[in-house]
Order: sequence, then C-alpha cells, then structure tokens
Amino acid sequence: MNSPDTTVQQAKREHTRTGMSKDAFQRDLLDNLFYIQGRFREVATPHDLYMAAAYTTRDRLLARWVKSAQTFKATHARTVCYLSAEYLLGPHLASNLVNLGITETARAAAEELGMDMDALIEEEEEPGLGNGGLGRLAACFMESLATCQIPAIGYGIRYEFGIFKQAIEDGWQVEKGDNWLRNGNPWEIPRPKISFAVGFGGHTESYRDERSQVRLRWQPAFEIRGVAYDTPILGYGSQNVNLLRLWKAEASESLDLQAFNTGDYYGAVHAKIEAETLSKVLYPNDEPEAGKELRLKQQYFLVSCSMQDMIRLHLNTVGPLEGFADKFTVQLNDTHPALAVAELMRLLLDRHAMTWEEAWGITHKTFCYTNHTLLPEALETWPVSLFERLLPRHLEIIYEINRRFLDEVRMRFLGDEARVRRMSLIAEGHERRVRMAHLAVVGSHAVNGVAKLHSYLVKAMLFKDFAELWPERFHNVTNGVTPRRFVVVANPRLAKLITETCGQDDWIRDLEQLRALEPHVDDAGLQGRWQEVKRAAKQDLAQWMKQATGIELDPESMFDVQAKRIHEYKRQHLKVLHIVRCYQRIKQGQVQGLVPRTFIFGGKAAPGYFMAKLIIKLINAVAEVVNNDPQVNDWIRVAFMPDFNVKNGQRLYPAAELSEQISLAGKEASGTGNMKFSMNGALTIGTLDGANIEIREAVGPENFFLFGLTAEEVLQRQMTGYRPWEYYQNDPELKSDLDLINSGLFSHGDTQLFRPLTDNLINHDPFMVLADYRAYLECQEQVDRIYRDPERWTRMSILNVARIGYFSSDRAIREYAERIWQVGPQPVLDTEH
Ligand SMILES: Cc1ncc(COP(=O)(O)O)c(C=O)c1O
Repeated sequence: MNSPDTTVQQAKREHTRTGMSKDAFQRDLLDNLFYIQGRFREVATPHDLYMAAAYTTRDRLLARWVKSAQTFKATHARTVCYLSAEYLLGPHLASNLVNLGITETARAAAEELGMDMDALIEEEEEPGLGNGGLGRLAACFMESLATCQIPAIGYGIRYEFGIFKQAIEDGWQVEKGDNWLRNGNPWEIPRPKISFAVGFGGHTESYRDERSQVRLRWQPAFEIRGVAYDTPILGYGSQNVNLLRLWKAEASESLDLQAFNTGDYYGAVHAKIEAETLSKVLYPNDEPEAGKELRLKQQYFLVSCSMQDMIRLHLNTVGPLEGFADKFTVQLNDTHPALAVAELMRLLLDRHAMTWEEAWGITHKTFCYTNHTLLPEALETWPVSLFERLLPRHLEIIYEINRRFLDEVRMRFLGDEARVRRMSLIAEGHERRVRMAHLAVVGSHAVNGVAKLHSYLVKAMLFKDFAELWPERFHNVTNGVTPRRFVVVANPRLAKLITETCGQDDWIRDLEQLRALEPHVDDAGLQGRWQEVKRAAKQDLAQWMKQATGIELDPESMFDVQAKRIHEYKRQHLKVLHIVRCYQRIKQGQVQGLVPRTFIFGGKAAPGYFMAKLIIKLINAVAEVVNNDPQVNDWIRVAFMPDFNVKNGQRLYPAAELSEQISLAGKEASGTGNMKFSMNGALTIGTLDGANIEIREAVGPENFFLFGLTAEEVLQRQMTGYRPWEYYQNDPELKSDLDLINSGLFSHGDTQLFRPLTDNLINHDPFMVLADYRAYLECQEQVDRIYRDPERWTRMSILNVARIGYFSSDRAIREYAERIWQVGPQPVLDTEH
C-alpha cells in the first residue's frame, strides 16, 4: 500500500481534471465544489455535492471528447447522424462512471469525504426528453454507437420541459411540469456560436441567378434561431465520445433589432418569448396530435438546424457538397424528422445551386428511415393548408418529389391509378394532407422495422405498394438495449454475480458472452446466489415503494410487473382482469395452486387519452380494495409506481420476476422493456408480438410463458367479425369479473365510473382483451405452478439471462452499420493514459 505522501504526490502528478486515481478524483471533486459551486464541504447541500461529482466526471470525459472530434476530423470519418425528436436519456452520472470504468474509484473517493455516492446519484434529475420506447431507443443507440466506436452525432431538441411528471391523486393521474433544467445541467455545453436561422411562413419567388438561370427562393415571414447545446456520450471501455447536439429556440437578432428600433419594446420582448416557446415543451403523446401547428414547427426547427449544421461541418472538413452522402448517413427515427428530406433538397437546390437530379441523388443516398408503428392513428399526416402557410417552399419541393415519383409508379404499373392514389405523398380527401411516412420512404434508400414480425408487417401491409416497387429497400433491424445502463448500473449485484460466474466481465462489451452462464445453470451454489440477488432487489424496491407510495410490498411474494406507457393495445386492463379473478377466487376460498403475488404497474397515460387515464384509475381502485382486505392481502397486493421513467425503470427491472408483455399480437412494433426485464432475469408472459417472438426463440420456448392469438388469427377475426359480447356471455368468470368492476365495489358504490371501459370491452374491444382472457388466465396458472418450484424457476431465469445477448443495442447498431449505413468503427486512441 502507498503511504499517504506518495499517493498525494501521485495525485499531483496526475493531470488535474483527468486523473483516474481515487486521490485525483477526490482532489478534483473538492476543487469543483469550491470553484464551480462556490461551496465548501461543511455547507454543501446534496445537490452541490452531486454537481461537483458530475463536473468531476464530465472533466474526465472532455479530453476523450476533444480527442474524438480531432480523430474524426483528421480521418474524414464517415458519420452517422441520428435524427430524433426524442431522447429519453436517463440520468448521466452513474452511467458515465461505469463507462469510464471508475465507479468504484469514485465511490471510494466520495466515501472518504463522508459522501455516499448512491445518494449523489439519486440527486440527478433525469432529462425526460422523450415519451417512451422510441426516445429510449435513441438513447441506447447513442451509447452503443460510442461503444462500437462509430462516429455519430445525435440531433434533437432541448425541450425546456420534458415529459410531465406523473403524480397519483385519488387514484387518478395528475400531470406536473418537468422543469428539469431548474437546478442547472452540468452535462451540457452551450455553443452560442453554433446557431442557425430557421424560417417560417412567407412566400417563394423566382429570380435569375448570375448565370441567368431561373431559380426559386423562399422569403420567410419570420425567423427563429436554433442554438446548439452539446452533451458528450461516452462508450463503454472505449475512448470514443459521440456528440448529442440538442437545439434550443431563441429569437433571431434581426427580429430583435427591428422591433427595438421601432420603439416597440414590449413587442420585441413578446416576440422573443414567442420564439422561445418553440423548444419549450415535449408533446406528451405517443401518437401525433392532429394539426398541432407548434409540433410541425418543432419538427421543422429540428431538421433545419440539423441539416444546416451537417452542411456546415461538411464544408469545413471535406469541402464541396457532392460527397455529402459519403460523409454522412442520416437515420430518421420515425417520421417526426421526415421533413429533413425536403429541407436537404431545399438547401442543395436553393442555397447551393444544384440541379434537381444532383440534389436528389445526394438526398436519396443520405437518408434511411425507421418505422416504429403500424397503428393507423399514429401515422403522421399534416394538412397541406398548414404547409402552405408555414413551409411554402417545402410544399413545392414535396409536390415535385411526388410528381416525379408518381410518374415512376405509373410507368411500372400501367393504368393502376388506384395504386397511384394510395402511394401519393398527398392524401386526397375533404382536406388534403401530406403523408410523412411516404415522404420518408420515397426520400430514403433504406427503410426498416424494429423486430422481425413488425418488419414483415411493414412490408406486407403498411408499405406493401412500396415494397412491390422497391423490395431491396426494406430491412429488419430488431431493437436492442444497452446492458451498461440496464444491468451494470441498474443491477450491480447481478452484474457482479455474472462476472464472478463467467470469470470475466467481457460480457458487458460483448453480451453474447453471457452464454458462459449456461454450463452453470444447474449449479446449486449459483442458483442460491441468483435467488439472493433477486431477493435483495425486491427488498430495495419494496423499501422505495413504501417511502414513495406508502404501499407495503411483500418481498416473499412473486413480483409481477407491467411497466410501459398506458395504452389500450398494451392491455393493462387484461392484467387487471386477472387480478380481479384472483381476488374473487381468494374470496371464495379457492386458493389451491395460487402463489402470493404482488402486481406492480408503472406507466404514464397521454394527458388527453381518457381511456388510458381510466385504466390507471381502475388499477388504483382495485389496489385500494385488495390492499385493505385482510382476507386477500396475504395472497395478493397491487401497487402503482408513480412516474415511471428511466430512473424508476432502473428500480423495477432488477426486482421483477414476471414480465408482462401482453399486447395484442400485431400491435407492438418491438418493445424494449421486454428485453430489459429478461436481461435482469424476469421470465416473460407474453403474446407473439413484436420482439417477444424473438426473445422466446432466443431463450427457448420452454423458458417463456406464451399465450394468446397470433397476428394472423387477429386479422382473421377482424375479417370474419369479432363479437366480444359472446365471450362475455359465454364465460361466467369473465362476466363475473367485468360485473364486479361495475358493481361499485372498487369505486365506493359508483356503478358508472368504469362503464366507459367495460362497455367498450363488451361491445367493441378493439384489442381483443376478451378473446385472450381465458388463455391468459390459464397461462398464469402455469406461471404459478412453476413458481412453486424455485429451482426450476431459477434455472429458467438464469437461462433467460444467458441467452439474451442478442438483444444488446450493440448488436443492433452493428447491423445498422453493416446493412444500412455502410459505416465502420473509427477507434480513438488513448494517448494520455
Ligand atoms: C421510461 C420508459 N418508458 C417506456 C419504455 C418502453 O417500454 P415498452 O417497450 O415495454 O413499451 C421504456 C423502456 O423500454 C422506458 O424505460
């Protein structure tokens, strides 16, 4: 062991701000506390300490970040630009410490100063700049891109208010503003000089250029500025740091000047405020809200800043724009940034004087598009009239793209005008609308779905006409999630056990290596420790839940969890019916075969989605009765975790034993929560939907609880006529469960409260809850049977983890890199340490 003297000297010798030893970290933590927070140890609040720890960690990223930028510039590295309206990042501190490889060092440094690193990590407010799966996928992809050493820039919007915070009052969801920047954000670096003007409104006009060619240009009515805020995204075990560049809206200087000069002080300030509303708030819906002008403005703001930035970078590093598509490949995360196709065309045509053919050649080679949903209500369209008013030049460009595209369709499919109408970028009707998905497909050279079944349905149904025209354009890349955040950070006990069992921690970088667990699956020692790890995580969650909600969970019971956005297609109400069935059976003394269970839900409902909010109320109403009935609460309890976000997800995944993935087959594109649960040793009860199918194949059908209609059967029933009331009438238990919900038992005598939900199920049931009810109950009985055999259950749990390696986002990123982006790694060399 070093003497104190020598360690202090070592720390001094180590670079200030980048030294990786405990002493260097400690010294810099105190420095940052003093020089950034202006505090000393005795008076520092937990928030001051968190800020100091965050800056100390960020300092250690910056050298790698600068090195990465230098490397990518010098090598002219091909770069992936990920365009996404959402990034659901989760807290940075713990994840950056893991990726730097200094979690234990930092912990020890903090401990010696009398600080608890876990408490500091808790202090961080997460940037909730996304709604759910799509935004979280973007965050996993950014981390995996850096881990796979692929140069990348993530472009998005720096919403001042992210996804609302959910509180539960009287069982109902109440939304609270998410002022996440209130206490400062130590992870971002503002770049006031990287800023672009974004126009709106006005008109287009023709003029003659210097070669007397007639050209078009746009004279916007007003402009807003987008200013870059950069966050470094570090890869695991690599020096590569990628850039997340988020745009904040500000008033343009010209607007300022005009208004102030005319003496209209109030008007000037007002205009400034109005400009800034553009990046004020994330739309809290999973689906687009029809006709919301601000949302279209946000989308254009994102793509205009991002495409202008790429062109700036290209001109600064590579030169002439002819090679743009060799330098950049741009991934459109759903249709929200699809306008980028028209914007790049505009910039190349109007600003850089290219011909249509030149500009289209580049644009088409640049873009790739990921589809995320088959739900018709989620397919974005915008009224042509709104485009005319806000983006007149883009509308002209879209019309021209459409004209040329439909000519191609007519040539290929002679006389098939119905097909032409179906494929047009413009939907005709009483209100003409721009189909953003069609714009994305036509403007991209690659289109992908996010799980095998989904990609198949994208080709066979959603974009059937397009797949017939361009079959080579369609791909599948099954989603993945990062094991760093969702195992190493979220579940350190499990990570330690895996590392000890496998004899190394290479699995963190190469998740397929989890296979090394498999030979140990019958080892009683491992099984015992595996159960211990799960029990400890359940106790942690129980403790948190008690403190957050007052609800007592029994860690000896099975933790059965459904956590995801609340949506009818995800069928949280199917799980409620199961709870009501358990309740009735226990009340009637039929407890044979039952296993004590804790039913845990988490998830937000879109603020305007009445049925989803009623489902939350129903869950809490059932919870109130069940949890307060001593006759049943030894057997079952129900808890709703408020404010399901990334941070709370990290509490849930490690503690879950049963993962509920029970959407109606054909509706869930992929799901990523399913992967996170399984990676943490939960067994899945699920339908053949989204990535469940591939998870089941990977972990083995015998280690997965399957039930329900297949996507094909769903289609057949829809075609032959689905009659939910027949299930209601013919299944006495189902009838009695629905009747009990309407009896007022769960609603203090109110027999009408849940009627909209139950009536909808009995009469319409668009997501076939009643058709799958019986199969679900039977499958749950099988779950109980196996849970009663802990050895068997644990074995299945270990096998789930051992075989889940495919669902790492590193694998997904490698597939994109090879099949879609044609981009390779560009390692950044460690020259300092
Ligand atoms: C906060 C949050 N919301 C939503 C999701 C998506 O869940 P699912 O894929 O089950 O819909 C996730 C994770 O995958 C998440 O972390």
